Amino acid sequence: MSCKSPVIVALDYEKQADALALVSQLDPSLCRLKVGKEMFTHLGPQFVKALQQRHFDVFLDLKFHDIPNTVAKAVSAAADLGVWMVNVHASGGSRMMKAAQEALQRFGDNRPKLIAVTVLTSMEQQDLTELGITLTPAEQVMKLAGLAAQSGLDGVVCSAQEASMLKQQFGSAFQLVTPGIRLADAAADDQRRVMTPSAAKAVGVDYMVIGRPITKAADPLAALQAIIAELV
Ligand SMILES: O=C(O)c1cc(=O)[nH]c(=O)n1[C@@H]1O[C@H](COP(=O)(O)O)[C@@H](O)[C@H]1O
Repeated sequence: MSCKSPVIVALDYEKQADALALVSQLDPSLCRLKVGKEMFTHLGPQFVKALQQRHFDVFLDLKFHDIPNTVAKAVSAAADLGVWMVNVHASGGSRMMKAAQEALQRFGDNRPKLIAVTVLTSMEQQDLTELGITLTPAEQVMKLAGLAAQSGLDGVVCSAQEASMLKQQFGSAFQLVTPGIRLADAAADDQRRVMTPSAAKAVGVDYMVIGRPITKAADPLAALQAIIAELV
C-alpha cells in the first residue's frame, strides 16, 4: 500500500532507541520517514533497513554535493539500499545532477525519486549575501530549480514560500519537498523560511518534511496526528 500522507517525519534523534520508540507508534500509512546525516552517521544502512522492514518509505537525506562521478556512485548506493527518495545539492551544478540522474536509470521503476536541494530553509538574504550571491532567496531557488529541471530531476527541496511560483514555472509534476514547516506561533528554531502545514498544502507542496515539531513534542504521535488533521 502506498502512503497517501504528504508528511515525512525527520528522524533526527541521537539514539536509535529514541527513534524506534517513535517509529513503533507510527503506521506507514500516516507518514514516510527521513534519515539524515546525524542518524546515518551514527547507524548507517542497517538503520534504513530496519525502517524498511517496518514497511516505511525512507527518504535518505544525505544532500550529496561532490564531483559528478562521486555523486553518481553515491546515489546508486542509495538506490541499492532501496530508498524511496534521495537528494543532492543543486549547487553542485547541472553536470553533477545529470550524472546522478543517469546513474539511476538502470534501476528502472525501482529507482528512488531524485530531488535537488535549492536554498536551505535555514537561509535568508544575509546568508546568501555573505556567500557572494546577490539574488534574493526566491530568485536563487528559481535559478537552481531550473537547473534541476533541465537535468531531469524529479523535483526540489525548497521552502513552502517558493512553492506557488515553482509550480507555475515548472508544472504540477515537478515535485516540491518542503522542510521549514512550523505550526502557527511555534518556535522557528534555526529555520528561516517557514510556513504552517495547512498553508503549505494550499500552495501545492507535495511533501512536507517535519522534524522537531514532532520529535521534540511531549507526545510526538499526538503532534503528528494534529498536523495530519490540519491537512484533511
Ligand atoms: O533536505 C532536507 O531535508 C532539508 C533541507 C532544507 O533546506 N532544510 C531542512 O531543514 N532540511 C531537513 O529537514 C529537517 C527539518 O527539521 P525540523 O526543522 O526539525 O522540522 C531536518 O532534518 C533538515 O536536515
